[in-house]
Amino acid sequence: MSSPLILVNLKTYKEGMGNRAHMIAQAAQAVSQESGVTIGVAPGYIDLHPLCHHFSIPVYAQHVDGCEPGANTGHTTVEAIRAAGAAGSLVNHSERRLTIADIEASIRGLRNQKLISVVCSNNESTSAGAAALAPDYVAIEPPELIGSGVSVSKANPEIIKRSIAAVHAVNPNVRVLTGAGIQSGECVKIAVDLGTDGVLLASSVVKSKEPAAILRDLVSKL
Ligand SMILES: O=C(CO)COP(=O)(O)O
Repeated sequence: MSSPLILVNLKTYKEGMGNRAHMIAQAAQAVSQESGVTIGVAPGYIDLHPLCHHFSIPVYAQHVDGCEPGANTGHTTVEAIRAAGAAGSLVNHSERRLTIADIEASIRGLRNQKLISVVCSNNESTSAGAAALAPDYVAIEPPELIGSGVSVSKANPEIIKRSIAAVHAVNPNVRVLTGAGIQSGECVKIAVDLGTDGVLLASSVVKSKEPAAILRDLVSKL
């Protein structure tokens, strides 16, 4: 298995924009360098280019539209996030749900531009459906646990196991992340021991007064 990915979604938290986005990315870069664990961040669009410019960690968009460059208004194309320096994008996050046709178009666009697709899902059936579209990652996040402070690793390890099996039954090349309530090295270790390739998380890092300390704890048992 390749090294696990810790991906921090900054969402639209006020603690995750502007100077705070820089501070969190700085912490992620420092902890990644110390530990050798890949830590990425997914800021809002406004912070995407500055973070890509200033830091060497992978920076992801939180959403990308599958439309071609041209006469679209209020859309963000794969070409635009690539030009900004993004490594890839979340697709179909629980807070930014898409149709299956939209998901397919975004994955295809990302693949064509050699960017990484992380498709979010809410249960094992949608995880299997997402795997059929051959993204790089499927990220299973039970919506009821998102932002709850209750970790999916501890509250619902069975959904992680079932989702990994469902994804790999469809496409064994798709890597699996899990998320919702992830907050400690123990949560990350449980997720990785269950067979995931890493975690997707937000509030525990973004809302912390000391993001570097939380990040150090997150990687401490890997
Ligand atoms: O939605 C999430 C990451 O994309 C999970 O959020 P929390 O880590 O705040 O539960």
